[in-house]
Amino acid sequence: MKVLVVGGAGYIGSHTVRQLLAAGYEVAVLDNLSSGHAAALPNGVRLFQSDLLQPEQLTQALAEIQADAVIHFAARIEVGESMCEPLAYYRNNVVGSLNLLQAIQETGRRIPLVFSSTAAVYGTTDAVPIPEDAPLRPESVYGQTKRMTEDMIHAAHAAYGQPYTVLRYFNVCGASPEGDIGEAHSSQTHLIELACLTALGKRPKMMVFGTDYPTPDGTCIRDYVHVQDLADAHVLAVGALLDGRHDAATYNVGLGHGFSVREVLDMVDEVVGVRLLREEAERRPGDPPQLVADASRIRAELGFEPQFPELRQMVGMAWMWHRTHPNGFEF
Ligand SMILES: NC(=O)c1ccc[n+]([C@@H]2O[C@H](COP(=O)([O-])OP(=O)(O)OC[C@H]3O[C@@H](n4cnc5c(N)ncnc54)[C@H](O)[C@@H]3O)[C@@H](O)[C@H]2O)c1
Ligand SMILES: O=c1ccn([C@@H]2O[C@H](COP(=O)(O)OP(=O)(O)O[C@H]3O[C@H](CO)[C@@H](O)[C@H](O)[C@H]3O)[C@@H](O)[C@H]2O)c(=O)[nH]1
Repeated sequence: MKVLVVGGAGYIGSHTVRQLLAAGYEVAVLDNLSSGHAAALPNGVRLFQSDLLQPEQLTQALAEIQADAVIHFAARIEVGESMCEPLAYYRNNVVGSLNLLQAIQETGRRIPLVFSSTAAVYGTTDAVPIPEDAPLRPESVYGQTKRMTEDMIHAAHAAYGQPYTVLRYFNVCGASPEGDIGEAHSSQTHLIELACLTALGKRPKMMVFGTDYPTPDGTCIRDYVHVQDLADAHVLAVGALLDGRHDAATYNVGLGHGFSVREVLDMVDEVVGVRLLREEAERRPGDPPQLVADASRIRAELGFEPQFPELRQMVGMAWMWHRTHPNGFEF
């Protein structure tokens, strides 16, 4: 079985490519390398250096590969940046996804699609943990682009029977247990990645964005999931679609418990053995106080069982990757 991984040279995509190969799939990647890295891909994986905003490139790749399934990771991904550059986010994430759905439809085949959505679609909710049927009230442009893409996928399913699984990830972190691939985002904004870079002396201090949230220690709470566990969730999702176990499903991917910004920074201090300098700052626009998954559905229906559930493991592997690759994929 062949899987086309769109955005497969990125952080989560490259871990998923590996897990798909390990599970016996043939894999090709389509990526414009705007934030991904060819070096993150295993030798022998075919890379179409193409752009979702160039529909003819999608059509060509789908025709050449004759994929049995598509996984769609490609997006701009930063909550804060999306509030400053909204149109770039709508163009890349919404128009890009529309082009992909259209190209799949034009093949005339019902190619199953797994889509990377996000906890950011929920916004502030009363429910903690958050079930999949909670109302979707994204508070950032980034979250809106993901909700709009989910809407397009539902409509394509209703109209043409497009099979899909939407995975709403909570906060992804960690690196491969082998320590050879990991997070290398050029516009670094993620908490654990930034803390590791601060520990390496590449940044002077950690900012704590918002200390007056309605949470026990006043900082935001997030549900962290290890990137390799998330990659395994994609392998399960593709398998369920190809087996015909379902043709329309939406799952949260998280662990079901959250850590505050302060708790995460305390764990980083412990793992790296240094107390990082911290500065309290204003809230970051678009950040909901608390995002914690009700992750029971994916466990029950797909048999998802995280292998790295401890925050210490996630931070430890992230630190190993950054310590050994201080310049990411640029050696
Ligand atoms: N990292 C997280 O914590 C997190 C959490 C929830 C959801 N997600 C979602 O998961 C997906 C992957 O995230 P990631 O952290 O691996 O990000 P990433 O930036 O590392 O990967 C995205 C990949 O998509 C490619 N890409 C972007 N726009 C493209 C386009 N127009 N055409 C072709 N390729 C394009 C990039 O080059 C990159 O390789 C995204 O859709 C993101 O919204 C990420
Ligand atoms: O230097 C920093 C960086 C982050 N934070 C805070 O740490 C928390 C987590 O932030 P971050 O690591 O940037 O992740 P999120 O903004 O929660 O967003 C991530 O997680 C979402 C799902 O919850 C995904 O949709 C997004 O793509 C992904 O960027 C937030 O409260 C931030 O305000 C700080 O206090 N200081």
